[in-house]
Amino acid sequence: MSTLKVENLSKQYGDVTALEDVSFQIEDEFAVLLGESGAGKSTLLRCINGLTDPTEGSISLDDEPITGSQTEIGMIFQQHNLVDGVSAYLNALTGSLNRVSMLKSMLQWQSREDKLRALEALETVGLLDESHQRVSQMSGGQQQRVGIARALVQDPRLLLADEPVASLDPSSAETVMGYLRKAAKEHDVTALVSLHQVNIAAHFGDRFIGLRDGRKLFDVGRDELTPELIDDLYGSVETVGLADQEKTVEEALDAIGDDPSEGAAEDAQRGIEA
Ligand SMILES: Nc1ncnc2c1ncn2[C@@H]1O[C@H](COP(=O)(O)OP(=O)(O)OP(=O)(O)O)[C@@H](O)[C@H]1O
Repeated sequence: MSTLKVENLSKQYGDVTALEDVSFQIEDEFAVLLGESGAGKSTLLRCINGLTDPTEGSISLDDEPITGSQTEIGMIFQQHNLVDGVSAYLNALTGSLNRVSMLKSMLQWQSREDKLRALEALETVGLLDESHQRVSQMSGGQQQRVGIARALVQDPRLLLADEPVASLDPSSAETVMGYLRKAAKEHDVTALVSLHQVNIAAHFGDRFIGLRDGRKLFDVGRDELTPELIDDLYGSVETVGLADQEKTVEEALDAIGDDPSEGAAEDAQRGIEA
């Protein structure tokens, strides 16, 4: 098991503050990152796995600074990023690419140990019997499980997953999350998973980090995740998505009338009439 330490992390994209002074530490846990769209979850995960550089702050894994893309971090994406035309087994085997080349991987020139590791990883996610099936013939949930197996074959010290079940129906989402948690626990890997489904998060997480507008709103254990905290994070049902609008519809129309792009609207109207 490993310790991930994030200290005073900030990320600025031009004028947009995606993360502001975020600090936390995760050790031997299955942690869930919560927050509404735009809260900064993906940016945080991208900073941790070296896909983007933070503007300020530091990230370390077992007290070693993370400065670039690390082979010891296994990443699971929402879109599985698998090689469609080949089997679940060969996809899982590509997780050993940090140890062998892509060509060797596709020609199955890996060591027996790597091949066993790929099959064991598929067994962990319940797909040993489907290991020779092409991933293009698998369901979305099964494909995501192959993605988890591939990350396990990498033998990572940290598993990151960015909305891994966002595109799945509720039942498949629960199955995949169950296998993801099992994979992390069986392989003793610390995990940080971003999710927007609060019920699924509450069911599977040991620890919950809430982000709002790029800032850490809470960092709590399973027993401390209250409905009040969730309301603070997402807003109550009455207010979600119902932000006050500054202009009336008439004022907005007047504003468009003053806009130099008005000519374009007239062109479009002429196009419709033609
Ligand atoms: N490459 C980028 N360039 C400019 N702004 C960006 C970039 N990536 C993210 N942002 C902005 O940073 C903020 C945080 O975005 P981020 O994608 O991290 O949020 P998120 O919580 O993952 O949202 P979602 O759940 O919708 O993916 C948003 O305001 C977003 O528009």
